[in-house]
Amino acid sequence: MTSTAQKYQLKELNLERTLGGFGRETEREIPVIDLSDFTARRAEITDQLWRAATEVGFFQIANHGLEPARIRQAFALSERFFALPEARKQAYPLKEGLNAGWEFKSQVRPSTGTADEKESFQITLPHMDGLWPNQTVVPEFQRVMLDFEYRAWRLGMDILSCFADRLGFDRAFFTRAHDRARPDYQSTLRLLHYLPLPEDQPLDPSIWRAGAHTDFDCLTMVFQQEGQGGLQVSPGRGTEGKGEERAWYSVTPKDGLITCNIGDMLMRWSDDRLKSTLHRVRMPRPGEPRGARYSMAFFCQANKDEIIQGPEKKYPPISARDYLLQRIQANFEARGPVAS
Ligand SMILES: O=C(O)CCC(=O)C(=O)O
Ligand SMILES: [Fe+2]
Repeated sequence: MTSTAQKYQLKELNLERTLGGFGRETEREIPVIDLSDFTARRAEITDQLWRAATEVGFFQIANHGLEPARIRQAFALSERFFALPEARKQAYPLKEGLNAGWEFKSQVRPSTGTADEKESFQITLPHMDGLWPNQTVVPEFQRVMLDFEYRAWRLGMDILSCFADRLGFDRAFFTRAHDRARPDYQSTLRLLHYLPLPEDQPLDPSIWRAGAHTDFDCLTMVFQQEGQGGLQVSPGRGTEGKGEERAWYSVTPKDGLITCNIGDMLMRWSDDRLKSTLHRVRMPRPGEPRGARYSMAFFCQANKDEIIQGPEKKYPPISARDYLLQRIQANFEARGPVAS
């Protein structure tokens, strides 16, 4: 891919470029879906997931089986990693185009043209050679994160199996498409550290912890901590008002809940029936705590060789490799020009 025109040929990107404004705030509940007794309650859960994904695109899941102690442990190790001196973290640099390794303020969103106020460490299984801090640097980091990645994947596949049922694919369709054993696996666990805001730093409206974007995967599951809010969602993806007219509402983190959203890849794979929804993470406002914010996101992204096409064939087939490459290239400044 060489020309800018090629990089922005996907309509999702062109939409994002118009969405950096602050907008107006509104209130809206996002659905909370109880996953307890998953096997026995599958039909009911599928109904609720389908409704949330077709009407809102965002939902939170409760009683999902991922134990609070495991989530706390992963958060604690993530904090330990980010607390390392910068020179140490530089030993694990993000591998170009592969979503693996550490980056600091390098993600520029097409919607804002400014870098997100964050650093991240990304775990994508086939590309982790040389990127794991060892037992001396952050004890237990690799073991705990690999286990967490597996459990998040397992949960993601359960949710996707419900969508497969409804779309008319066989139940294991998306699990095969996100096969962890294959070298072209590209689902990612991303540890996120949004930087604290110094007391004397004035608010700059062009700076965001994460600028407005849609995710480009199938399904994202975000682990957040109570008291560390900031995630905002805007209904729809671009046709519902631009700039200051757009409505945004907050998602409040609550212990025990995992916030989930549909990404562009599943929207395309469902012939637009499941909605990928714009979202962003805002900066603390005057009077709000200015401390760091930590979250962890698991992105279910189909393996590179999978061909994405919905049951109704609304869009031409495209490999997951080609689809994601275009989106990643547009989002990381280091990889070439970004939209202004
Ligand atoms: O940190 C969050 O709450 C959301 C992160 C997010 O939207 C992303 O990494 O794509
Ligand atoms: Fe996101």
